[in-house]
Amino acid sequence: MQNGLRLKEAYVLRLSHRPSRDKRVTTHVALVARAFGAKGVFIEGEDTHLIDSIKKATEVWGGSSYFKVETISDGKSLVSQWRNKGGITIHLTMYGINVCEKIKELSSFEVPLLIIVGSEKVDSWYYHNVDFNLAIGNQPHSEIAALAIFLDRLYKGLELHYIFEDSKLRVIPQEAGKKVVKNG
Ligand SMILES: C[S@@+](CC[C@H](N)C(=O)[O-])C[C@H]1O[C@@H](n2cnc3c(N)ncnc32)[C@H](O)[C@@H]1O
Repeated sequence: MQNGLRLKEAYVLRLSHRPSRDKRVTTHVALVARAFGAKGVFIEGEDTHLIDSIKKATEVWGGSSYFKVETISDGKSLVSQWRNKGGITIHLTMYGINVCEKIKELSSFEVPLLIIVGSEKVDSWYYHNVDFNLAIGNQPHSEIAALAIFLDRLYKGLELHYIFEDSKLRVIPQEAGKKVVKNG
């Protein structure tokens, strides 16, 4: 992987995307997934505009060669297939077990992880058919925050040093102001 960092293979499943209401939040779920080291995002629902805008971001800022973005019609089938193939499924929910208690066990898995976040009320099926129901604290907050903290715990902060080598633009960090250069 980029700049020698090899992160554990993780994908995100965003449940029940409603184009009329969730466009911004689902976009942020996808951007967080990409920026914090996940390999792709599956979005349950239809929204070609959303897919195009996420793909545009990966073309400019990197990841288009490997970051997968696709819509799916049924999250439950994806979860079942994932588990049948030996992958691990993790549902982020305020009702689950605190992430701190499980992160060591999760870090030991060598198989692809599927991290599931909801939007509206999550169907009870998920609570009984995933490998882990994990809480980022037991207070209600946001799928964006939950995903960011989970990925940061999983990758122990290494994802913040990740360089997207196929990006068109690159930020040169500044104490003040903004500097962006073209790559290549
Ligand atoms: C705005 S919440 C709505 C949750 C909904 N009320 C329910 O009962 O399923 C949307 C998503 O954020 C995530 N989330 C919110 N708070 C969380 C927490 N404390 N820990 C883990 N995930 C959380 C979950 O994935 C949840 O499905």
